[in-house]
Amino acid sequence: MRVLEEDLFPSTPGKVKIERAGAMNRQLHRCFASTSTMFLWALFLVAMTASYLSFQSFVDTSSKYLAASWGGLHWERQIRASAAPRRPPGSAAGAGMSVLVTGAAGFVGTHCSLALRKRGDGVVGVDNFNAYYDPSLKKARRALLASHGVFIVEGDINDGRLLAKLFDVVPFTHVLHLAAQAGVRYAMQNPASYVHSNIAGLVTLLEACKDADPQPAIVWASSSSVYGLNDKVPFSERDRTDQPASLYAATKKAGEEITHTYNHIYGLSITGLRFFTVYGPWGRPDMAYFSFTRNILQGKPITVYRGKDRVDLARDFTYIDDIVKGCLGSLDTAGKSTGTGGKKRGPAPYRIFNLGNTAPVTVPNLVSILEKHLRVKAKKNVVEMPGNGDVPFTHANITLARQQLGYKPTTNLDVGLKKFVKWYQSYYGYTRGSKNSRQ
Ligand SMILES: O=C(O)[C@H]1O[C@H](OP(=O)(O)OP(=O)(O)OC[C@H]2O[C@@H](n3ccc(=O)[nH]c3=O)[C@H](O)[C@@H]2O)[C@H](O)[C@@H](O)[C@H]1O
Repeated sequence: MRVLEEDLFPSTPGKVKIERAGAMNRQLHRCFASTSTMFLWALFLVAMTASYLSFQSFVDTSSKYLAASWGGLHWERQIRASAAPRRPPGSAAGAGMSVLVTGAAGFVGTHCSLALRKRGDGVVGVDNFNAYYDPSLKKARRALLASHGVFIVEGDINDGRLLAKLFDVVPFTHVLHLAAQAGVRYAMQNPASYVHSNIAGLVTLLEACKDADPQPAIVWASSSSVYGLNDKVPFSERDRTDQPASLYAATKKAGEEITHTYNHIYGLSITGLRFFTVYGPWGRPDMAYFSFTRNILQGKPITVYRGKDRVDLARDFTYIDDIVKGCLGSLDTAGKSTGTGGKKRGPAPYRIFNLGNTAPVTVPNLVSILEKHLRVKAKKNVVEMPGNGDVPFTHANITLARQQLGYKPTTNLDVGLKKFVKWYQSYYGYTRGSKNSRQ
């Protein structure tokens, strides 16, 4: 055995002991009759391996390029076409804006993109189509926008190269930043996703905006949740916001501070909008009004949280069309950013507005309204509110938004939920009195 090992693996490197080799070595000897033939064979093998590896790397690179969801001449043409304003010449509303809408396949993003497009502004969307809730709903919203000529790039706001490319292709006048990790209670399950989107993503976006030439004006979604444990009602923009009750709220509050920094150093025009529990057609399935509707129609129980001392929770539920008017009003009144080449040339506006309905409704009342429109009784489990980041109530003071944006909500919860239920039943294929659906 020892002999065989020594024969096959000679102890002296570079020497092949042909004489003492067994049958296998004699075979090898016939093949490699001389050292020069062996050298040629080795060269041939090396060449073959090298060509194989370079072919593989070509295939890899090309497939990456083909799989990339952005880039290329055709893509740039789509971006430019979608970003081009189409207001009639001499229109009273001016030449029109080119707006980059982040989170365009989201609930508020879709409605705002559509409203901007319908009045003749150019819109390009960005959305990462993540699976926080059913991505097929996001794709359906994308299809709706595409039918109105709005193109959505599939990409993440953390992708600085993508954002730089977009600003390279289009000199956006405004950014409507709505991409975020939403949801108050989910922050306990997946805290990192809030840091990824609401902090890191925000900074990447602001970096791209500050580097853009011209710099766009930025309008972005903060949240009523920044009021946290504030108990002074109604909530005014001047009230304290340093007691967040959830990580979601904390990241939105951090966003307000971060945007202030970019306003201060780089002259970016910033408007932060504190949305109050927005609801309506094409809404978010993770929100209470939406999941209650689904469960009620499917005959499943719903969990209704109740505050301390059996006090009902309440929210200043705000209808999507009112929020859209607030967003467009903010874009229309946003002053220009003042920086160029990443340097501030003068002070730029920094604004924060509440966008609420100023008419809080309790959660049990919300359920009663849904029961009325659905014509089905809910199976309710009333439980004490778990310590999961929820706050007992919200109530917006909207004086500032009314004065500066002309914001005036007009849809109450009864009317708004009626419209939502109509959309829900049509989207999920419910016909009156039938339990069949595509859910
Ligand atoms: O204004 C905001 O900035 C936030 O609004 C929204 O948060 P919330 O106001 O918490 O809405 P939502 O989840 O619909 O719960 C509504 C009520 O139902 C209660 N609720 C909820 C779930 C449940 O199973 N049972 C229940 O009673 C619950 O306790 C609460 O009292 C957005 O989701 C959030 O992303 C952010 O935008």
